[in-house]
Amino acid sequence: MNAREMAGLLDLAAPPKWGTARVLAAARNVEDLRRAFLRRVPRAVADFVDGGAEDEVTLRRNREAFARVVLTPRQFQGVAATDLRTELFGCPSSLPVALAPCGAIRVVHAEGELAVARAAAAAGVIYTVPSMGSTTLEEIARAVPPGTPQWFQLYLWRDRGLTRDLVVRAREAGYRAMVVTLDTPVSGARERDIANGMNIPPKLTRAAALDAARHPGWWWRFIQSAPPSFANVTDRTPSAADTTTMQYVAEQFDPGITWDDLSTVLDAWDGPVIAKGVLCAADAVRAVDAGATGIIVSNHGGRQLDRAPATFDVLASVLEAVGDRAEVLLDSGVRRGGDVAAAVALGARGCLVGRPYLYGLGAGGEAGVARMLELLSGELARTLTLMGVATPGELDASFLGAVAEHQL
Ligand SMILES: Cc1cc2nc3c(=O)[nH]c(=O)nc-3n(C[C@H](O)[C@H](O)[C@H](O)COP(=O)(O)O)c2cc1C
Ligand SMILES: CC(C)CC(=O)C(=O)O
Repeated sequence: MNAREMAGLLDLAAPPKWGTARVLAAARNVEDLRRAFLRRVPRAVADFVDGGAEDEVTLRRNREAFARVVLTPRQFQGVAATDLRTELFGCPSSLPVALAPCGAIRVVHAEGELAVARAAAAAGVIYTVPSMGSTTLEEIARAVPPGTPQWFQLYLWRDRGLTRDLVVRAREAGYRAMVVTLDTPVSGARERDIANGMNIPPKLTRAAALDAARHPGWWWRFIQSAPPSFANVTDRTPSAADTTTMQYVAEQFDPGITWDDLSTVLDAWDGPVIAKGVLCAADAVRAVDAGATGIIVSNHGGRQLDRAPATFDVLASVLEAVGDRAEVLLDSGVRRGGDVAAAVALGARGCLVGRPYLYGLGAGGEAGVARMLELLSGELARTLTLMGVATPGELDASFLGAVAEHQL
């Protein structure tokens, strides 16, 4: 028995965990939801979500960049009420935040994408549905009231026919914008996943059986539902025992991809195309020249190229390069309302969050995602009030101060 398995047995003697509703209500912030998530999901799932590539330098850098931000308030502005509503690519949103595409999330909670879609719709927030989802794009579209805006995320797979099919399916299902991920010519090396032998669906090993005692809720839901797979492409997923689903998916990424390949999407799609994974001015211009009307400054949450820059650090140069040719959003490391305020003050239209809603999902399913959005929106409203503005649109770079060199 190794140390991790021993820890699993010892945990049997631990006092019962609080009920989900109390845990969610007691969460003061995203980090509290993260702690609850870590207690409730198996270690391999926690690492799959929380981990980054290689030494996780970029993963840490994203938070460090936000920690350096200085917000300078204006006092006595008479902000009796705030209004966080905005529009993102023509879609109404109750706050300048959308949910980033995260694949295979029925490993986090059996209700996976459906729980996320419902919570987002109820909160008036846009959900970006992943092409590598563990629920089909059609089921997710049907899970929300008619007219609810949702976006679809696309990988330009090696198999261009499959890629084009997904675009057509997304169009027919009523998705409002196409988010094309640029930063995945190959998968980043998530070394935690390699150490854990992470696969989709997870393998039932001896360690997994021991883990069931520690996370009974997760395992109970897991055995009662169909094992998570990449639902949009199941008919193409090999059944051969020697190829894991993760390997199969990794093989679909195409390192030979170029900007010309964006035409695969543009030919079959009339709505906004948003390029996700831009990290420098030159690529922002290239994406707009290739037909994108939106940019997401993203390093994939530190999961792809380790040592890539923090997104907040490159936001200003991207904004300057595209001017008013494209709407710019940012993700990677956004955890607080103050992070959103900082990005918007610099000129971003809004932010996306990935892990924060997965923490909520793992901690409490749909109610956990709803709680995350409530916390983030409450923080943003309080931050705006403290800064002396009633709406995100009133923020500009004059609210951002500089940190003295000796303090860094
Ligand atoms: C578990 C997980 C799965 C992800 N899957 C995808 C994906 O399928 N497609 C994609 O473009 N980005 C994917 N991402 C990246 C997110 O869209 C987003 O860029 C990132 O999570 C933002 O950083 P944050 O988690 O710090 O908020 C994934 C992220 C996580 C944590
Ligand atoms: C479905 C997963 C392999 C996606 C993922 O982990 C990612 O894109 O970061």
